[in-house]
Amino acid sequence: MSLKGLKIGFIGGGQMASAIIKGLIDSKAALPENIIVSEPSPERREYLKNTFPGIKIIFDNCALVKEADLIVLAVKPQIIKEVLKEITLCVDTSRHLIISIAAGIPIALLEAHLPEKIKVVRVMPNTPALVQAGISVYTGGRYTSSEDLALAREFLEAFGKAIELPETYFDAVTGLSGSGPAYVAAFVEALIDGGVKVGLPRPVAEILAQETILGTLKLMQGTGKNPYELKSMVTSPGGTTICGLKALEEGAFKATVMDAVEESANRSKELTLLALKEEN
Ligand SMILES: NC(=O)C1=CN([C@@H]2O[C@H](COP(=O)(O)OP(=O)(O)OC[C@H]3O[C@@H](n4cnc5c(N)ncnc54)[C@H](OP(=O)(O)O)[C@@H]3O)[C@@H](O)[C@H]2O)C=CC1
Ligand SMILES: O=C(O)[C@@H]1CCC=N1
Repeated sequence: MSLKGLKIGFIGGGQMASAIIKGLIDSKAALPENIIVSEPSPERREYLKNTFPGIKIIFDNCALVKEADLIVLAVKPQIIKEVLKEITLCVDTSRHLIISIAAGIPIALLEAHLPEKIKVVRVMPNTPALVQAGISVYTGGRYTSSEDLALAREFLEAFGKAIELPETYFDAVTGLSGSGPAYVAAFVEALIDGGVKVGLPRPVAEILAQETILGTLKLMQGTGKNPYELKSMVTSPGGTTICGLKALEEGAFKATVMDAVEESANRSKELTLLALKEEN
């Protein structure tokens, strides 16, 4: 089975769903007429209609399931069980592949709330999907075949890279690549403010900050050099960069970023515990 020609349904049309939809349409992996979104908010529905001409927008999760082949669960983890309860009678285990992107929601819980033998793939994507530069981690459930996993991978590769990993890594992945775009954006913002503080006009600081980050990543990928080597290339003895790096050390920059990843991963674990606690 291939993605082409399949109907792809999104339950929830928020930030992450629309980033994926944009990636799918721009990469031509899916035609707009093969995409359906179920979304309760009238304002959001209007936004989706204007942003993605040709896609179908409804608010009936069961009707969406009946129309779609591949179903993406893109609602908040806190309401996932409500949605599973709603769709369970409409799911056809021989036809549907369910992809859940909900943070902290384990495969076992998804399977327990859907009919026996349902094919489920858990994914942690990230927002650069919108420009086809996402990185997604995925793992299959008890009943997913290698063909189902290949289809899931084809879907994910339409908007970036994809790595298959055991589910035990998902909290850590959420802390790093799932939440990571927010940390990187915060770092870019800090660089811009730093530039403004030392006298640069804001638009100039913005372009310098963005190009510095883009250029450094291209340098890293283009040369295969590790972060330590790249740091050494910039840091002339007795020069300016070492003074900047000392300020980062004094502000516990690396420890703070490590804490950010850990706190996010901890929250992912907490979301799992909350979802499982309500089971009993
Ligand atoms: N944003 C990100 O970077 C990432 C998000 N995720 C995961 O993706 C999921 C969605 O996150 P995100 O897009 O940020 O959240 P959003 O709140 O932007 O999107 C969720 C959407 O679902 C809608 N919704 C609420 N109830 C229902 C319902 N019963 N049926 C259908 N749709 C409903 C919401 O409408 P309303 O606002 O009216 O409630 C909202 O538009 C989460 O589980 C999150 O963990 C995973 C990786 C990255
Ligand atoms: O903040 C969140 O919960 C979601 C999951 C990973 C990124 N955003």
